[in-house]
Amino acid sequence: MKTTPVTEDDIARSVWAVPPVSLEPDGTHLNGPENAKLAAHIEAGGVSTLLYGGNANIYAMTHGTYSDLLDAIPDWAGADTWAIPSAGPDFGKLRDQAAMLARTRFPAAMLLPMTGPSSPQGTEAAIRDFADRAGMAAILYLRSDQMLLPDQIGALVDDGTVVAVKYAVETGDFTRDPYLDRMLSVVPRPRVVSGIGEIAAVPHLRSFGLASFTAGAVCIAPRRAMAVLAALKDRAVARATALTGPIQPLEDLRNEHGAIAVIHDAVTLSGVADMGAMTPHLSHVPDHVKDQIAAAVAPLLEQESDLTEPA
Ligand SMILES: N[C@@H](CC=O)C(=O)O
Repeated sequence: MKTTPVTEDDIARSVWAVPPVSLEPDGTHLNGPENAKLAAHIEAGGVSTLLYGGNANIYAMTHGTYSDLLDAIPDWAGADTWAIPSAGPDFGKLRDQAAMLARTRFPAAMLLPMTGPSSPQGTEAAIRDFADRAGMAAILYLRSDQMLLPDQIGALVDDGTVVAVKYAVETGDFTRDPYLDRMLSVVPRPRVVSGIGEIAAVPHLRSFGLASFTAGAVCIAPRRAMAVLAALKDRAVARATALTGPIQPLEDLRNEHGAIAVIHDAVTLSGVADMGAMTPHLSHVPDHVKDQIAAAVAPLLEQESDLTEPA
């Protein structure tokens, strides 16, 4: 697992896979072999960045599960993989988790987006406090244009507190985004990745020149996601768009029934690895939706062997 400081090349070299985490039926113990199996499947498709964040439902982890997760990720990730744990979202969790992260060798951790009461000034204070105590760079997960002012983000990046931004603000039109325009006037583009999956990545990377993208479907179809990234880097937008077509049925189900719950069950139903229990406040999708998910993921997995082998 990579332990050196994060560079712009690290940010751009791969799609950032956002895997679910496999839990035993009690919902608190990690299933090591199944998590390792999922990481190996993603890496075999050429992906070298694993972000344990929203889809891992870190929001719901007990202190003990979180501590076990930090110990286990280096065993699951390959030697060259950049693995990123997340923390938060609220200040109390950030304080507790920063102390645990300070004892690890991860070069950076992502802060989960705060949805409770907050102000931009308070959010900046929480980010700075976290990075100081954890002794590592922070990655921002921006889901709202109210979280921080662009100049605050610019200052956090300038002084090295923030090393990258996962940009997931939904404007209704991924090609027009005045807030992103303002942010990119003070934050270097190579530090910003699109944070909404393969389909949004096409307009985001084409229109704003972002460095890479995060995704959930990549956990099932890593070669496809890497081919989307390669096409976008070649400015082959039609090729990138065509490659995302087969992902649409799964993403439609995620939009309808919950992005985290559906990707968790989709990985299990694909046969790639058994993700096990889903922790409250989330729940497994109903059986009739499972049939639809299975139908959406089967072709994605089958078509992986038709796509170029990773170099
Ligand atoms: N939300 C996206 C990217 C992850 O953060 C996904 O799951 O596809």
